[in-house]
Amino acid sequence: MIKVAIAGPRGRMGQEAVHTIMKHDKMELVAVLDHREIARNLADYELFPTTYNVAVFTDLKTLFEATTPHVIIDLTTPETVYKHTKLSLEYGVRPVIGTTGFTDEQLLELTNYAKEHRIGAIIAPNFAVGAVLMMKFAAMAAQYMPDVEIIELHHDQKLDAPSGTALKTAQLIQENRPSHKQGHPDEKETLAGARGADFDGMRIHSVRLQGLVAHQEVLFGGEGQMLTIRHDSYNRGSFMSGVKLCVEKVVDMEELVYGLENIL
Ligand SMILES: NC(=O)C1=CN([C@@H]2O[C@H](COP(=O)(O)OP(=O)(O)OC[C@H]3O[C@@H](n4cnc5c(N)ncnc54)[C@H](OP(=O)(O)O)[C@@H]3O)[C@@H](O)[C@H]2O)C=CC1
Ligand SMILES: O=C(O)C1=N[C@H](C(=O)O)C[C@H](O)C1
Repeated sequence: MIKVAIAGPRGRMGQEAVHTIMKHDKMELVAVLDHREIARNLADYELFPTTYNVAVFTDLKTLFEATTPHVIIDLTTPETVYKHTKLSLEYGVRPVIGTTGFTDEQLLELTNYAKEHRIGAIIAPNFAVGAVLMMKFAAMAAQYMPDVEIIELHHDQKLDAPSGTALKTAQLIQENRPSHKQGHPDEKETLAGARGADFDGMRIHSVRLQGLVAHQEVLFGGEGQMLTIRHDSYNRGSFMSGVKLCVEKVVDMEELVYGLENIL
């Protein structure tokens, strides 16, 4: 049995993850971390069945000391995720991180810490297998069609922009094409932001609308042609096979990996 804890159990992803781990026959949900004092047991939350006998903590150190999980899944906010990840590594609890919004410096520091202490960790900006394929295909296509724009589309409650997936896509593309600025050399925005964010010359556009879940298009322009690579997550069930895979793999790992593509 892999002993699992989840941070952010009331969130859109957190709820889905709670059900996923509760149903798994080789994983045990030993605790959850909530930052609000709602109840001491998940069974007393209106959101969950009364059969979910799982301890709730509001402090991560206390959670680790009382329940000694092997793995913690973090599905919280960009503001708190770095602190949670660092503390998990310090306690020898392997983090599986779905929360987006790390800075490059934070990623580097966590990677070095995990390597030095030989502890596994996974930071996966997107747990959906289709999204990982979309990123890999986009990186391949950029070798042949280097002019790229990314359009990511999400629900309107998302806190970070651009999405972690869009950033990861841009990073993978960056490795596969010469750095260059796109568009007309003299182009000017007459309305700030019209051309989107600039990542190494690639433009990233973020759409936020009710009704959306998580979607991304990568557009490649060439003479007289355009290639579009698109992925859609229609519900949060799309992320759960990736979550389970990460929990299974991370227990045997001794370093941090950034991106699900590294363990598929
Ligand atoms: N890697 C992937 O495949 C995916 C990643 N994500 C990412 O996961 C994160 C969560 O997304 P989503 O579920 O939609 O967001 P939600 O806002 O629905 O959920 C976040 C939850 O975390 C809770 N929370 C905030 N701070 C803390 C804390 N310190 N301790 C414990 N809980 C806390 C919030 O509580 P409260 O309700 O009180 O604010 C909320 O319930 C985002 O960063 C998102 O980008 C999302 C989908 C897929
Ligand atoms: O906030 C979300 O919803 C999602 N966040 C991740 C991201 O920022 O890429 C993954 C997915 O796109 C859903």
